[in-house]
Amino acid sequence: MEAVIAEAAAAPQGSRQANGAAAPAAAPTALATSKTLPHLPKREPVEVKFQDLAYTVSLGFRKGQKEIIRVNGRFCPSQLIAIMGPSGAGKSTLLDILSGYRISGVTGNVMVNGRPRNLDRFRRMSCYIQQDDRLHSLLTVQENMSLAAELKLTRAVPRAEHQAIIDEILNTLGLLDHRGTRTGQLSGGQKKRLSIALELINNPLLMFLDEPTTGLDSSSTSQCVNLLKLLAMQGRTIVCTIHQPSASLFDQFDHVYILARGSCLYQGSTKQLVPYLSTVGVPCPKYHNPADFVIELACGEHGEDKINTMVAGTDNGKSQRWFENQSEVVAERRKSEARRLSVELLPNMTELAEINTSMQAVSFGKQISVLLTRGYIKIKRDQTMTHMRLFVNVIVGLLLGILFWQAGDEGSRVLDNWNLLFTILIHHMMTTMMLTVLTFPTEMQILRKEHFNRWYSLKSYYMSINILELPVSIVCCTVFTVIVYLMSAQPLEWVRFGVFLGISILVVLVAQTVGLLVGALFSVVNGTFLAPTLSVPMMMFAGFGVSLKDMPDYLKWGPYVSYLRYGLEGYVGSIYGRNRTTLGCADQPGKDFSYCHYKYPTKFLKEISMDGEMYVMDLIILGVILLVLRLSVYPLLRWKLFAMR
Ligand SMILES: Nc1ncnc2c1ncn2[C@@H]1O[C@H](COP(=O)(O)OP(=O)(O)OP(=O)(O)O)[C@@H](O)[C@H]1O
Repeated sequence: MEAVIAEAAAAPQGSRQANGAAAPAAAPTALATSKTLPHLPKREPVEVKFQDLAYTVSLGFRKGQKEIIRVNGRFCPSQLIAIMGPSGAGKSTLLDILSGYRISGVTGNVMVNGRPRNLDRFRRMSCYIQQDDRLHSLLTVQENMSLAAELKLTRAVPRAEHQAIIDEILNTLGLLDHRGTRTGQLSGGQKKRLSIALELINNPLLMFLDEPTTGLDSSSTSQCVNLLKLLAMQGRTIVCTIHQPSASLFDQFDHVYILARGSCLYQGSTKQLVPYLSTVGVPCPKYHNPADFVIELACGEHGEDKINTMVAGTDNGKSQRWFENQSEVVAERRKSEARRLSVELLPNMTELAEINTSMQAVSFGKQISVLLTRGYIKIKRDQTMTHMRLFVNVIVGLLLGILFWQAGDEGSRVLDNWNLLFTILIHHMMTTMMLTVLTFPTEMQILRKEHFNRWYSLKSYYMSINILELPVSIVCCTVFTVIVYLMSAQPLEWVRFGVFLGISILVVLVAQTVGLLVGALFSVVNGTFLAPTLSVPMMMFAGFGVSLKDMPDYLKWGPYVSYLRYGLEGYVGSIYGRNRTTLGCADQPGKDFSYCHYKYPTKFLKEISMDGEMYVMDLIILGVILLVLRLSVYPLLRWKLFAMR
């Protein structure tokens, strides 16, 4: 099928007339004759009309507001529509608003098939593919597709048919030969096609694509646009933003919508652009690419007044004078498409989107099971989150074991052991927290895309990441603890070891949750600065440098809010509490007296103002902190997902 697309790309794109106007583009033969994606249910085409659609942003306190765009327009089904304009014209903003991604600050009407848009229903029939490819790089093309199919296809499509659907889509998009390739190793064009393939699984009626050709070479650009054309010819409404296309590529679009400074300069058939320019008194020079010329006009290169003339000429998008004869064209196209696919297109087909009242295609349980499978594959292959994390725990464990060799049962080395306990605490906190801060913002991007396109609910996503993190954290923590505990000769009692390990796991999980909070709210750069900085007060209040009894009165609240304090107190309790017997004191080299200050553990506990019997309470409090933090990440994530919109 790659051949088909390549063939289509090479097919005659319509000849250009002497005045630069495009002659009717010859339909790409390969596309017109190929029978593609017949498995997909045929659904009522969608027309989107928008009136007085405006988006206003606040410029900050007492700085007033700024209107970014105010436009009108109509996008018809079975058409490939290009939104064009200079940088900053408002193309992405318009796409964000029309797709329903941006909702706050938006006024005006969006009508879908003549009825006011119901955003939930609209989202069930559309998809939005943003500019950056947000894909799971560790999964192969096939795995990405299979898991997406499980999430996006309802029970009405039997599982046995999933592979046939996937094969068809991959075949159409020229990705069949790359099905075993990991996504991270695909080229830019292949990634773009995979992004489209993933959204095609549930046959959206409307597809919004933000700059799908940016970063692609001319051949990949041509393939991508041909593919979009093919999808439009199947009855979908395909709207995409594009930067200055070549003349031949421009001809591929059925309809163009030109924006400048948030207003519409032209909307109508691609072929009517040149006549329109002549009508408004800015004729396109001979042998000039109309796409280039209109962008020059939109940039104001031919005079600022021309922009106003063009906005008036199209009545800011209200005028439909330059449209193709829509009803005839669409009806004809649908008939020929029906003939081609050997199906009967009924005038009023029931839309899947209407039948399925839930936002997601599959049940909550199914979403979790698919997300767990996907997470498991990623964990198995992840070099940083799994392999390196385990390796670092082993290496640091060994280093600490060597440095604090046999310090745990030695009365003369209690202070060394105290240092070791604090170091272990910081190790658990920093490694997990920073790893999450560095990796979660990337996950957030994927979550944003998949959640908006209704792959799964936030609830199932959040539950799955909570479950997935547990085994890795527990294994890494246990390996580290066993190494350090044995090498530093801590008391060999199951209860003490159990409490020690329990405290370690809870500290790891709390630190991870703090990382999630920071990673969800801030970028990698800000998070990398904020997370360690915010951890300093936690360390300060842990009771290590300044003992709890020496804290000034006005800071006495501090240790109560520091989870590290409960961690340290729990460690000390597990090692020196539980009525630990007198410690042995070896002769100290270089000292001529045998005074051993911390021979009695109670003496040490008294000096650091910690109660050795508080470890059960510490476990409980850490558990409560973990629960509260985990529960508060969910609404924050939710807020973050919707805040940008
Ligand atoms: N929150 C905001 N505050 C102030 N200005 C904003 C805000 N959001 C968008 N803008 C402005 O709105 C204009 C349109 O932005 P948009 O990203 O839609 O442009 P674009 O046409 O897609 O540009 P490009 O092709 O470069 O991506 C820009 O001038 C941008 O600076």
